[in-house]
Amino acid sequence: MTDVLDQTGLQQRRHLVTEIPGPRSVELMARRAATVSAGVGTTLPVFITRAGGGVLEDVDGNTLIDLGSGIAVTSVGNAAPRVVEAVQAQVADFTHTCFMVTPYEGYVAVCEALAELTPGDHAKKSALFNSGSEAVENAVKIARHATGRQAVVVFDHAYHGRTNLTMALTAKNMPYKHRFGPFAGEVYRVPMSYPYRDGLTGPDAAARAISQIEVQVGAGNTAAVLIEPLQGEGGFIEPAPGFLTALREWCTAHGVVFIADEIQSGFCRTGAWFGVDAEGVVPDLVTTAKGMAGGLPLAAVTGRAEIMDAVHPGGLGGTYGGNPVACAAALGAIETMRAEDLVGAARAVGEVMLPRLRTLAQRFPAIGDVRGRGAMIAVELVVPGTTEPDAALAGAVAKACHARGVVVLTAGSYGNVLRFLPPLVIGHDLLVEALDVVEEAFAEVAGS
Ligand SMILES: Cc1ncc(COP(=O)(O)O)c(CNCCCC(=O)O)c1O
Repeated sequence: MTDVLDQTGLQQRRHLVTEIPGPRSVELMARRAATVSAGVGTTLPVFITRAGGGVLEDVDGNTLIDLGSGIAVTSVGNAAPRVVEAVQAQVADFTHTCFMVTPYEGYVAVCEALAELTPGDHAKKSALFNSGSEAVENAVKIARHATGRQAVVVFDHAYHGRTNLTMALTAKNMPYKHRFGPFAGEVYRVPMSYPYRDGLTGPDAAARAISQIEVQVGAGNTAAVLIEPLQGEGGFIEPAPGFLTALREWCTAHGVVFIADEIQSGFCRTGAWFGVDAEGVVPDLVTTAKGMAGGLPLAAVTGRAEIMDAVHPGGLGGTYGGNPVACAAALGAIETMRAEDLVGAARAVGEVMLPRLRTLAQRFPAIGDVRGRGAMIAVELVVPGTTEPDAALAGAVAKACHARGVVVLTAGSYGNVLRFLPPLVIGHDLLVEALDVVEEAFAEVAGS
């Protein structure tokens, strides 16, 4: 087999020389246990030395196929040349000045790119932050300030972060919210469109949600409706067509800010620049992070200029928000997305994965649903013949994949979703090999 290398010269192959985890990783895990809070989880106790393309190399010399992208972050790869070059140049000039103290061009350039790339041809402005949670927090601040209203509407199965407000916005208790209350107020939850479980059309699911908002919150009290166009941690739930459109129309009719949380679904991940593009919905505000900066911590709120400018000067900020090195990384990552057509690459991933997983579902009746778009794909696992979630099976299949050197993640309110988030730069043969391993794992665990 010819040596396929990614741009950083890392061999694009799955190659195991020890059991997973290997001895060095086991040693490092012991050190980790002695010094890192037990509260910080670990999906796969394997310590990485290099990564790129579609692979991760560990301290024991194993090379694993990555179907997680660091939770939908390394879409352009873990060391994309344009990102590395931009970061090296910037970090050598200066690491930080605080944009609120003395600004720098990179921040402005990122905001210009966001204005161009995010949906809608209206005047847009942005504010940059460090994490997705911080971006969501600030999107809510901005919406409340602009409307003078307080209520924020979110959805079942939503995930928006781990800060106090974003925990209130997030649906699942364990592990995200348990014993961390009290949580911020004026947050109201309504049913999500979950076609596999509710069988509703988009408009009908939206009517159900809107009725609950109008009865329990009141349109005139509602500052914002906040939704992931394709829910991430909640289980890669793709709303039925028309759901987002109906919500958008309702928000427009009642002066409610429509916030699309594109932190996991944005930046080419779903086979479009943003998740809302599937329905042609134009949000008032968009939160972005993860894939935007190729692995550097950067997040943003981008939206209608009149809403973003409603906030008094100094009302938004933070010490590190829009760090210059992270901004340089983002410009390199966005250039990579454009130059390598990663929207098309994500679609190509979906065209490989979806048919293969649908065929797998015919072989394994525990696969209750196959869903997603582009390179944001998932299978929901249930007790065969029912829709009863089978979280144990999802965990067992993921573990079997890990043992075979393929990194997969679970998700879902019920923990029964196996999700696939490959880097958009993964090679075709490597992706096919990873799917072969997923099939082997199902055969081992679920019985062929
Ligand atoms: C839609 C959506 N909004 C907001 C966030 C929060 O982004 P941060 O950068 O993790 O704060 C996410 C982060 N999702 C992964 C969280 C992983 C974990 O913490 O266990 C998201 O997916």
